[in-house]
Amino acid sequence: MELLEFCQKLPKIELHAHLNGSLSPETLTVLNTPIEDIKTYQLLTKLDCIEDQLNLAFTLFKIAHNATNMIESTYLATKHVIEEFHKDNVIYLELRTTPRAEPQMTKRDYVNTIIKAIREQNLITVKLLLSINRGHCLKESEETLNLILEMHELYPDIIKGVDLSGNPNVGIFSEAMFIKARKSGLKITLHCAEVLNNEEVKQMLEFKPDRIGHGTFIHPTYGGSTENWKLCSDLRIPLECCLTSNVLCNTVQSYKEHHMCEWVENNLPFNINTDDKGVFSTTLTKEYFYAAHHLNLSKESLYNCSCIAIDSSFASEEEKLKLKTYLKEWKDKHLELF
Ligand SMILES: CNc1ncnc2c1ncn2[C@@H]1O[C@H](COP(=O)(O)O)[C@@H](O)[C@H]1O
Ligand SMILES: [Zn+2]
Repeated sequence: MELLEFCQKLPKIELHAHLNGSLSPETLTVLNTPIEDIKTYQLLTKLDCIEDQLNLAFTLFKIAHNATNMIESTYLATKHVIEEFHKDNVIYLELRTTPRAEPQMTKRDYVNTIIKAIREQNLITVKLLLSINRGHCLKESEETLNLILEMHELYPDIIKGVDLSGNPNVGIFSEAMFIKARKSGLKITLHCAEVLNNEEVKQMLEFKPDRIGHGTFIHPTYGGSTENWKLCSDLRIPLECCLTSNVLCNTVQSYKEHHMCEWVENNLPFNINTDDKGVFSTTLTKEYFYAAHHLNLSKESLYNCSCIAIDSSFASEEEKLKLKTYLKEWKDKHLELF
């Protein structure tokens, strides 16, 4: 109990959270989602392990997408998600989402609405990463990228990066688009090695993204090539860890056997995140707790994890300094918790 309390009180940094995967049952209720759909949305938390859990996860996002298919509901959803992270003592949040057009909302409306919700709150510092879905065709992705570049020019202090996500079993990594995004000053984070695909992982690592999401199948223990693991550890690209997401998608066997062990052993920079706190019924507090409980991270390591996450964030140098000072002062005031 004491450890859980420490994890709750610790000011935390969330770097990997998909907006529509982060809607809680309470938020879905506010958005008038039928109760049966809310139960289905969290289906993975109730299933005994089935093989195809990762593919199943991608069908569940449809429920959240139905709930946020209008400007008003997208605004409300964003507002609620930020409030919930704030309640969980997250002091800096990088929210990511895929620009989406609906019959009553263009992709531009969608992004503008989320930005409006971010600007109209003053609870915590929130940045937006815009995602390209690897399952979309090149034409659609290029259209999305052009919108991202335009919006980035308008809101450079909020839109900080581009993410590649979507079902890792479909689509490809199209490097040219990310080169273009990088040239215009956006940071890049790629969902990488969520499934075994050494060739794609090599391409991604050689591109040198600013951060790597999941990185499950990079170490040779999990089928990765020695070449990719060497590249990954030499480059020291910060890794975004999402424990519960990986366990529930069945890409790792258990918390204890999570590939984060290899990162800890090799002293690689990593951060702890929720991925989809709604779909996976988790919180950042719980994720910190699981890391400590199952992977033996000390309270001091959890604190350091929060500090390292600041360095790996896409915030400005000035914002990073402020966050670090806040954390340092928090520690000085709470030494009895350690
Ligand atoms: C489980 N691991 C994961 N791997 C890859 N992509 C994921 C993901 N979890 C979520 N997404 C991506 O985020 C979308 C939902 O949020 P947004 O509509 O963008 O806000 C999903 O449709 C998927 O493209
Ligand atoms: Zn993700």
